[in-house]
Amino acid sequence: MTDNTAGAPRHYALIPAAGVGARMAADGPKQYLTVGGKPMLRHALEAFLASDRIAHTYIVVSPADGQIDAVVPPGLDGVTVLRCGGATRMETVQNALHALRAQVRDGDSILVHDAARPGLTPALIARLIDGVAGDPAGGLLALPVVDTVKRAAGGQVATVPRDGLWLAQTPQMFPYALLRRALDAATDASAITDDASAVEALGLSPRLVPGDPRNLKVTLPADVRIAEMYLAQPTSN
Ligand SMILES: Nc1ccn([C@@H]2O[C@H](COP(=O)(O)OP(=O)(O)OP(=O)(O)O)[C@@H](O)[C@H]2O)c(=O)n1
Ligand SMILES: C[C@](O)(CO)[C@H](O)COP(=O)(O)O
Repeated sequence: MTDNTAGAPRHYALIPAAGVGARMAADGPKQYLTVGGKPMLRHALEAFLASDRIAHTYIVVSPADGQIDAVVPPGLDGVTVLRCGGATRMETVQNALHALRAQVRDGDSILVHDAARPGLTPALIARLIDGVAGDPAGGLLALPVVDTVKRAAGGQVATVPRDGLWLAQTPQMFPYALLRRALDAATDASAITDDASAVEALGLSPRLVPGDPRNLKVTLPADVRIAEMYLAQPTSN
């Protein structure tokens, strides 16, 4: 069990991978879809395993998951599979945080990253950690909106001012105790589509750290080719 007393805060990765991939409409959960020559989940896992900033990685799957052992062989060093995925992304993360209460210290950082974002690199992980720079409100990778934004409602279309608008990516990084408190305080799981929104509901403003288009979320079938284009490109590390 981790020493809960001395030492600098550690950084732990938490990969929620308990979704069903309904919008992908594939034969199975999209985290196991072959993207760039390997199951999509492997890309994010390998980025965390290659990062010297990450103490350990936890992957959270559905209790009924029958595919994870083929992607993450039992005993693989640096990673632990938790079988406590929930009905929503928020519940998956919340269940995992509760499961880790004996392994993680309150001040340790949790980096929550979608299994559906295969373009993550160790450099992006370092950029987030350095960009948050210990801010107690945490932070996340995000991209500023560069297109004009429209809202369509009731047959009407209107332009939404884009100044100050960002598109949230992951990882999203918070002190363990803060994130657990924020998710436990959430009253409507469906409204919490990212971890930062729960922290914002406490009145805090997580830092926005510039991300990268290669870190897109693979949601729809057309996203696979885009992700593979980025994965084929060399990265700084
Ligand atoms: N109950 C859930 C729902 C989602 N996720 C994870 O959260 C990430 C982002 O969610 P999303 O892209 O929406 O994945 P799915 O929920 O699988 O996709 P869909 O909404 O199309 O079903 C994914 O890695 C997914 O596996 C999860 O761990 N538990
Ligand atoms: C967490 C996230 O990737 C930030 O943009 C996004 O909110 C996940 O949404 P999803 O509907 O669960 O894919």
